[in-house]
Amino acid sequence: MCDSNYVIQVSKLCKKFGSFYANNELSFDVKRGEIFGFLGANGAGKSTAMKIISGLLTPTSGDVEVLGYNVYHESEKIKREIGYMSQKFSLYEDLTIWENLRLFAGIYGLSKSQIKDKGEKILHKLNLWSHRDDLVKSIPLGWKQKLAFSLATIHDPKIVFLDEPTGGVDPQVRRLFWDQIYEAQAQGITIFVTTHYMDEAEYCDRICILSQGEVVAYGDPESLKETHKVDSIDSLFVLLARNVE
Ligand SMILES: Nc1ncnc2c1ncn2[C@@H]1O[C@H](COP(=O)(O)OP(=O)(O)OP(=O)(O)O)[C@@H](O)[C@H]1O
Repeated sequence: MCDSNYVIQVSKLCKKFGSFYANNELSFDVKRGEIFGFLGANGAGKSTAMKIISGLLTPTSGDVEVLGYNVYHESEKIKREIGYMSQKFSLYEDLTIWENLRLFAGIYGLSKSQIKDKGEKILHKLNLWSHRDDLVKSIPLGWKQKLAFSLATIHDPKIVFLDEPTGGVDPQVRRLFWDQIYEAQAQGITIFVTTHYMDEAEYCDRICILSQGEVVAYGDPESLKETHKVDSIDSLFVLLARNVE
């Protein structure tokens, strides 16, 4: 199944909790270097699939390969080559900015001197150097998000998984966050992002929309809009939601 143009290949993925299918025969691929958006309403099955792909949860059935590794037997290898950021869990609020940086960089396997060099560079770039001893709980959400993203990519992963990374911030801050995502893409990192914000779907190279555990749309935003004769991904989402009611 392995094709080097694709960093994620998912075929007929199923995940059952008891008799309930959280993921039902999902099939999609993610190309090397693209920004891939994973969309769906609450409970559609996004986090379950994302956990499986990042090696945290075992599928019930189906084939899933990430960077050529099989999720059933090689999840440890997958975890070493990816980064992960979630809106719900990303930074320790009771630690300072620098302590968070040291902790995450250490977990991702950077040496002391790499942490010092890269850490200083990142904090200067984010304009957070003078705030390095501030507790994370005291800084604005927008700063936390940009710091969390930088930490999720501090080890130059091949893929970064972003689970609702921009939740709760205003459109201007979200836009700035997307600049960071584009920068990571330009460095060759593949981005896999879940979001509830339909305008963000338009920033992705390709998207996959889930509904009730199944893929209901998959492709690049422009082609999907053309095929379904809608003028935005938001309208497409409403249309698809209506079809499954
Ligand atoms: N460990 C579990 N045990 C039982 N049911 C679960 C478990 N994890 C998820 N589910 C169920 O599977 C379904 C899909 O959940 P999932 O978290 O993947 O959805 P989601 O699209 O990520 O939603 P959200 O945007 O709210 O995070 C939901 O109905 C959820 O209740």
